[in-house]
Amino acid sequence: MAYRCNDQWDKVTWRSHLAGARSAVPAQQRIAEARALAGVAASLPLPETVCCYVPFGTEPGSVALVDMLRNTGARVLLPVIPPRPDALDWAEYTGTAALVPGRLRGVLEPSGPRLGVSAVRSAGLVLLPALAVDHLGVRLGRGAGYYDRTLAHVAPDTALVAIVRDDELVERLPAEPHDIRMTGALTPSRGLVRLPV
Ligand SMILES: Nc1nc2c(c(=O)[nH]1)N(C=O)[C@@H](CNc1ccc(C(=O)N[C@@H](CCC(=O)O)C(=O)O)cc1)CN2
Ligand SMILES: Nc1ncnc2c1ncn2[C@@H]1O[C@H](COP(=O)(O)OP(=O)(O)OP(=O)(O)O)[C@@H](O)[C@H]1O
Repeated sequence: MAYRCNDQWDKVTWRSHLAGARSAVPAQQRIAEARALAGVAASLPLPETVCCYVPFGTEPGSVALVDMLRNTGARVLLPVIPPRPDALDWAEYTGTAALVPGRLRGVLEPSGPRLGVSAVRSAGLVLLPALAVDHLGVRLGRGAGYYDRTLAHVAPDTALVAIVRDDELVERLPAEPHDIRMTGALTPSRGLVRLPV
C-alpha cells in the first residue's frame, strides 16, 4: 500500500498505520525484502566504522545484513539501550555468539565493552531503524527519542541512512525542530535513495 500525502496525521497516527501495515506483510515477503536490503547495503561505499542495528519484530533489515557489513572489514557498532531515555550507548559487533537480549523487548545487543555515547562520532555511516522517512529526510522512529538524542553526537559529514520498506519512503511526515534529517533511505527495491528528493 502506498501512503498518500497526508497532512492530517500526527506522529502517533502515522506510527499506528505503519505498524499495522508491517504486521500485515506475509513472512515470505519479509524474507525477500530482508535479502534485498542486505544486497543493496552490500553495494554501499563503506567507511571504516558503521553503526547499524539488530532488527526486532517486523522491522526491515536482518542479522545477515549486519554480518555482511562486518565481513567487508568494517568496524560495526550496535546500539545499547541506556537505563533512561538518553543518547544510545554503543558496543562493537563481534558476531552473533556475542549478542544478548537488551533491556527493552529483548532487542539483541553486543555483550562486549560499552564504548559510550560519543562512539557514534567515529562512524562515517549510521544505518537507522525507522517506521518511515520522508522526501525531506524527516525520520519517524518509535517515539522514545533515543536516536534523536544520539544524532546530536554524530560527526558533520556522517551519512544518516534510514532502512525502510518501499512504501515507507513517503512524501511528507510531521516534523519537529529536534528531528535531524536523514541523508538517505535504503529500500529493498530502490536501493539507496539520497535525500532530500
Ligand atoms: N532494532 C532496533 N534497535 C533499536 C531501536 C529500534 O527502534 N530498533 N531503538 C530506537 O530508538 C533503540 C531502542 N528503542 C526502543 C524503543 C521502544 C521499544 C519498545 O518496546 N516500544 C514499545 C512501546 C513502548 C514501550 O512499551 O515502552 C513498542 O514498540 O511496542 C523498544 C526499543 C535502540 N535499538
Ligand atoms: N535532542 C533531544 N534532547 C532531548 N529530548 C529529545 C531530543 N530529541 C527528541 N527528544 C524527545 O524525545 C521524544 C520522542 O521524539 P520523537 O517523537 O521525534 O521520536 P522518534 O525520532 O520518532 O523516535 P526514536 O528516536 O526513539 O527512534 C520527544 O518527546 C522529544 O521531545
